[in-house]
Amino acid sequence: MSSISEQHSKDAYITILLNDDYLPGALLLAKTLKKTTENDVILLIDATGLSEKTLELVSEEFDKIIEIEPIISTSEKNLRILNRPDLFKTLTKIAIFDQTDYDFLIYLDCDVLPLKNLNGLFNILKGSNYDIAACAESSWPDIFNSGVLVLRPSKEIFEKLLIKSQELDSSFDGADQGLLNEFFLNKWLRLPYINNVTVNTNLITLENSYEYLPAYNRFHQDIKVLHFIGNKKPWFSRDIENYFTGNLKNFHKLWWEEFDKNYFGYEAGKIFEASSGITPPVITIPGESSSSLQDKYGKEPQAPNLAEEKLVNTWDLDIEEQNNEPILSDEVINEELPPPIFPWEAYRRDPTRVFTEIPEVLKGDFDMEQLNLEDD
Ligand SMILES: O=c1ccn([C@@H]2O[C@H](COP(=O)(O)OP(=O)(O)O[C@H]3O[C@H](CO)[C@@H](O)[C@H](O)[C@H]3O)[C@@H](O)[C@H]2O)c(=O)[nH]1
Ligand SMILES: [Mn+2]
Repeated sequence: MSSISEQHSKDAYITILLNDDYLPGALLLAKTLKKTTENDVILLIDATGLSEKTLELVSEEFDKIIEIEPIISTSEKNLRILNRPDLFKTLTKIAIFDQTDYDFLIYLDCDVLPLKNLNGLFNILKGSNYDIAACAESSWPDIFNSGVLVLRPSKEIFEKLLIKSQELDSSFDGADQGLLNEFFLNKWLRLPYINNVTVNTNLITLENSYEYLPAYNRFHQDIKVLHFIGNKKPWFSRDIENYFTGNLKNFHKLWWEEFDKNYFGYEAGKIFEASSGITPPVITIPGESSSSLQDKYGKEPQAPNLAEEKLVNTWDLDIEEQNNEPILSDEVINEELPPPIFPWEAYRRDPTRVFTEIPEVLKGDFDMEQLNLEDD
């Protein structure tokens, strides 16, 4: 006999995909979550924005796919101030509150990379009056970043958000973060920043923008979720040396390491074929010149230096023993495979660098003690 309070709540992870461009992010997110949770991993989609190929690929990975009506921004002016006109449909994210089959949801943007088990966050709102928990936006800590959310779905909240979203200039940034913050102003539970460490990919150089590098160095082992905010997403390019600047290169590399652990060869090719407008990864095959590669594949390699010596910087100092390896190993595997169509199919490599503490943490439970929650 079990009382109601003892009953298990129904919880799930959820993300949203609005077009093909974010497909690699969505797939890797699902793969990563599956390693740490038995809960459902749900995908909300705007089917009008997705190709058949994308639909096929996501249906293989997610437990449940829910089609929703896109909600278009009424604040084009504010989106322009944010410099992100591409976010005109992210208000659609409010549909997470409509998923009342679940007691609690952990919402994650497609551009996040979980590094540790997040299951403990399902309990964070239980017994509290809060309907939403999130991390402070690093550039304006009185509001939250909407890329990682813990929420209690509610028809009432969804209806209110929907009505609000239709008002002209309802969102101060033109997108979901502005709307949600206006709605939940001073009514959100603040989670420790390690649950949504934002890597701002819009930075031109580290010198002309503020990033608190000493804190990265001090706390990087505690990071549970990395979030690649801004209009450059890690999967848009495989050119680790040139696409991001400064220590962002390490985060970019980490995303690709995780991707390569999960997808390679033909499968990886299918993903980048489906995600429109994205430069597919290009790998230099040791011993072959760019021009011979070009003859072979009919394509100019765009990152011929990828196999060159790895830069070591502060991020790497404490794991140096794993590190002086080139990003790509020379090892050719599985020679029985059919001849490659794409350059990257020729190679499969083991990760050259891992966060050594992760496997242990992934096995264990989330430590609630460490959350150090405060009521705001
Ligand atoms: O073309 C797009 C754009 C967005 N998305 C989805 O919407 C999310 C949000 O967009 P994103 O590019 O990740 O925004 P950020 O660069 O992270 O910018 C910030 O601002 C956004 C708008 O307020 C919030 O949605 C984010 O959570 C917040 O971190 C993505 O992760 C995807 O899940 C798509 O599928 N396709
Ligand atoms: Mn994001």
